[in-house]
Amino acid sequence: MVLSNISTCTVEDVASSGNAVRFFQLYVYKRRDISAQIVQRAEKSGYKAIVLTVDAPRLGRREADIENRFMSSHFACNGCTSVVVLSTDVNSDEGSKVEAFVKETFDASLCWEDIEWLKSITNLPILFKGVLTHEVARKAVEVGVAGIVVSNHGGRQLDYTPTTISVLEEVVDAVGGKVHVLLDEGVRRGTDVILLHVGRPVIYDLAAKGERWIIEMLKDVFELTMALCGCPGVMDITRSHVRTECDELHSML
Ligand SMILES: Cc1cc2nc3c(=O)[nH]c(=O)nc-3n(C[C@H](O)[C@H](O)[C@H](O)COP(=O)(O)O)c2cc1C
Repeated sequence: MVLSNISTCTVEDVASSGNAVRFFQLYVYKRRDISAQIVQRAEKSGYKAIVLTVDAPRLGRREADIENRFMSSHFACNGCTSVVVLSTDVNSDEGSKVEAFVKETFDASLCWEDIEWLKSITNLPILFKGVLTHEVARKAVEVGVAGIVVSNHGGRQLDYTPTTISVLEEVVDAVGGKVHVLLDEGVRRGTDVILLHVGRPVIYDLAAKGERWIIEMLKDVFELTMALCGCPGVMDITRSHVRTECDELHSML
């Protein structure tokens, strides 16, 4: 389970809500003291890693949000992670209030050197979320992250970003087994599953049934897919079970 620091629940509420392994997803604020406070609360509450999102220095142009003048419920909630410590009185009568909030509060100047700062305020492993290229993956290993989440933010940040599955191999090759590589985006069926994070399916579960229906379906179909691919266990799944467009071109040569 990953909690975002613009969640509607407090770090502590989520920590006490069940037994899942929890990671804390961090957006770094211009007010570094506040970010440090949140990270330390996450560490104290038993989160196992900090997932630093690196693909959102600004919010992407979300046209529906602009048109609907989107205002997230966390702007009206007194218990959530950001409202506790940040003013949400953003100056925007038009467009998306979330976009205005992000522009006003997130630190768009975040850069590689800041990883040292993050390491200095936490003992938790740091994962980089939003990596899509081998260059960034290599640099992330160099600065000492524990893992990489190959993600395009569910396609919500920038049009024309590649699908994550199409760049997974390049990232895995670049890190050479030195750090963990996770993936999210577009996982909707058990046949899509290898090792990954899911975003929207969890929300669909909550909206449609309030239960673990989609997650169970992913698990069931994943097990079926393994059986049909002749893989008794997860460790039996190998690169050769996936055929990409590139492989098809190679086989034609
Ligand atoms: C409603 C919504 C809110 C999200 N909020 C965050 C967030 O606060 N921080 C973050 O790093 N990613 C956020 N994401 C992106 C997800 O973490 C994840 O990268 C993406 O949803 C994965 O794609 P999928 O939804 O196709 O599985 C959000 C996605 C959605 C749909």
